Amino acid sequence: MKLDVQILDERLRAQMPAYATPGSAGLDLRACVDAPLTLPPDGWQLVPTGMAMHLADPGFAALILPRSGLGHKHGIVLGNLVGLIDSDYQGQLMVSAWNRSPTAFTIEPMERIAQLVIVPVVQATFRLVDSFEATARGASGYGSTGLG
Ligand SMILES: O=c1ccn([C@H]2C[C@H](O)[C@@H](COP(=O)(O)OP(=O)(O)OP(=O)(O)O)O2)c(=O)[nH]1
Ligand SMILES: [Mg+2]
Repeated sequence: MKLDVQILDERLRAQMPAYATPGSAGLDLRACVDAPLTLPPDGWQLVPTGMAMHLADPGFAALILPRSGLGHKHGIVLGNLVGLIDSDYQGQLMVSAWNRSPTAFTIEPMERIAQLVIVPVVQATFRLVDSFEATARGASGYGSTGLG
């Protein structure tokens, strides 16, 4: 799909977020900070990505997700766990970077800190009903299957 994007930080122009391989699902987002940013253990900061996008179609959203390597090796995940970008949002994409590890971690300027995935969305309307058509599961959940 073609997506309207604005560059808000000129440094990004030479290193735009891109799919790393033909099969990549995520575009890596860069930390557009002016100086190295050290997150102490359990510290978090809102990090600008230097770009804005307008998905425009309510049939799409974007998700900001952690990068696996940073999350697993260094504990750098997201303060909001997942960032949800609405199709009508036009502001700068921001990453809530959270250091959940016991060790300080320094984010370098223009480092790839998170990834963005475009996903399809269905907006539902509610139809109010008094009962549902019966299913095998019904209201059972929370580990209810496979018992006995
Ligand atoms: O990690 C994130 C999460 C959100 N956003 C932007 C895009 C999104 O469309 C907007 C609002 O996000 P959300 O709806 O999750 O936050 P909210 O706390 O409900 O704010 P609002 O009242 O503005 O909807 O903030 C980001 O840039 N990064
Ligand atoms: Mg909201």
